[in-house]
Amino acid sequence: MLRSTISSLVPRATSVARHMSNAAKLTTVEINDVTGIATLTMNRPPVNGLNLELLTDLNNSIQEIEDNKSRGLILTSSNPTIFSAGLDILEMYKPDKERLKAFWTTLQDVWLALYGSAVPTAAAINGHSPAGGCLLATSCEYRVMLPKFTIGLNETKLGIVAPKWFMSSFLSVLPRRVAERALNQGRMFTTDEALRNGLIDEVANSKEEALAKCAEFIGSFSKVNPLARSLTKQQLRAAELSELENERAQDLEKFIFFVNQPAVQKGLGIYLENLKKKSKN
Ligand SMILES: CCCCC/C=C\C/C=C\C=C\CC(=O)SCCNC(=O)CCNC(=O)[C@H](O)C(C)(C)COP(=O)(O)OP(=O)(O)OC[C@H]1O[C@@H](n2cnc3c(N)ncnc32)[C@H](O)[C@@H]1OP(=O)(O)O
Repeated sequence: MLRSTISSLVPRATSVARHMSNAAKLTTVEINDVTGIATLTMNRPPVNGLNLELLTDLNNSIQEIEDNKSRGLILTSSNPTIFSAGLDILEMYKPDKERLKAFWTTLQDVWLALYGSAVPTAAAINGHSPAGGCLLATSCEYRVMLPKFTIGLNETKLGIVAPKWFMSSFLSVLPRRVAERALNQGRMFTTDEALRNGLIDEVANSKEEALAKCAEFIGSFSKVNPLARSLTKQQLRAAELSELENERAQDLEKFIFFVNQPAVQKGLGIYLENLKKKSKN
């Protein structure tokens, strides 16, 4: 049933060994022959940490799906328990200056492409989805999540601040007072809590069911004129998109300044150390 499987092996050179997760592409795109819906799968073990390479592949895959005139995009993960662990903290901890710039710029590109995508988008959240993972999920139009996982913007727990456009995605889904409290608390919602609060739309008991529910959502537009639908979506999202587009350079500057603060570096170091300790126990 797959019209095409785009999963090329593109060799990559990078000078920083700790960022070299794989020489292969970190995303795959599969287009269903019958529905015309593209499934975009993140595949960067162990936790789909969003580093420069995964973000670059995500950006290229989204572009490819738009160019292919797919009927819709479903974002998911090849990991059975993690959708995405969010930004790869190693990109921000003791960072290389030029790489840090490319990393943030590519994250901005991914958000602009996904939040502003012309095609209907849905996330099959088949695992934990903190911070940047939640950003990706809330940039989609519909979310289906598997039970007993967590999702949320936990930045304050790391001693960092979610940028305005992270908040825009969150606010496009949650009521303002829920979003404000959750952001301030760095709250991670369980699947049940996420459903109760509207952070996700449905719960599914397996990845297959989640993908099917996402496809059903995308199919709900089958009788709607695609151009009218995409222009409507883009108008509704235009203010947030233009805000970042017009302030990309300042946003990058703020991020670089903030990340390089000694207190932020110290906090990230402690957070990483705790993660590593936890994974060894
Ligand atoms: C006003 C000015 C504003 C300007 C803007 C300024 C700043 C904004 C900046 C940043 C915004 C950042 C958003 C983010 O996304 S930060 C990342 C947040 N992510 C997390 O907190 C998740 C942390 N991870 C976990 O909770 C768990 O790992 C998880 C539940 C995802 C999975 O648990 P599991 O038990 O399966 O796996 P672990 O054993 O914990 O992990 C395996 C392995 O992976 C490493 N790791 C996990 N997450 C990350 C990560 N996000 N980055 C890097 N590395 C990660 C973990 O350390 C283990 O490594 P190892 O010990 O096996 O080497």
